[in-house]
Amino acid sequence: MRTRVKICGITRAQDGQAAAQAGADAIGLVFYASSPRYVEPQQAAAICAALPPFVSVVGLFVNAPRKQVEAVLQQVPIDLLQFHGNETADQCEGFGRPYIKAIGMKDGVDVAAQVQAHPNAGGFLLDAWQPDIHGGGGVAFDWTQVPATGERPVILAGGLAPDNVEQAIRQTRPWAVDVSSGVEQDKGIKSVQKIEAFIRGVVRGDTMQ
Ligand SMILES: O=C(O)c1ccccc1N[C@@H]1O[C@H](COP(=O)(O)O)[C@@H](O)[C@H]1O
Repeated sequence: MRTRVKICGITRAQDGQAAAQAGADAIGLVFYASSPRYVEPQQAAAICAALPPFVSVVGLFVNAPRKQVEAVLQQVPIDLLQFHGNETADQCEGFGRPYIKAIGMKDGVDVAAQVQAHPNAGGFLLDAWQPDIHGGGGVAFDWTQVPATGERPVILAGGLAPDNVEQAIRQTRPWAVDVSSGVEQDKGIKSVQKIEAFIRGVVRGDTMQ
């Protein structure tokens, strides 16, 4: 099975196009105002309009008020919601859209409990837990902690980059990988070369040895 790729934190139409050209399956748009990758809904809609067909758009929220999510959904053609805070299943399910739930990986985290708490999540994005920020920090966690989640898809994230994604995939065999800062040239600005190198790393990771 081929590992899917999401390039997160797209803020410019040309970066979304570059991700699609390089072979990304999805792009992520960050609607969390404290992030350097925050996009206004109007700009997000322009990014989506410039994408070719068959590239999914993921909208990322962190403990957002319901009204904010609703307002974004009215303006931006989002395929999948990503909840990266402490949202409950009821909150996540309340928009009638498919969603994935992020889990902050740290010592003692009860992944099984969180998986159980979100029976209708389409997958679980495992990201390094950090005390001060909710994600996008370029920090990897210990991949030996990636649990067996049965049939529930795992999206591996946190500190992935062109030079470690091959090993990450070989070691954890996730459904998908998600990267943000590891393919940037500047905060919020993607590097075409790094995106291409990242996807080459994914392809190598998928190659049987
Ligand atoms: O990208 C952000 O700024 C962000 C802000 C708040 C929550 C999540 C965020 N991004 C997600 O974090 C992972 C890991 O990022 P990185 O690759 O370590 O920089 C990323 O895949 C996004 O889904």
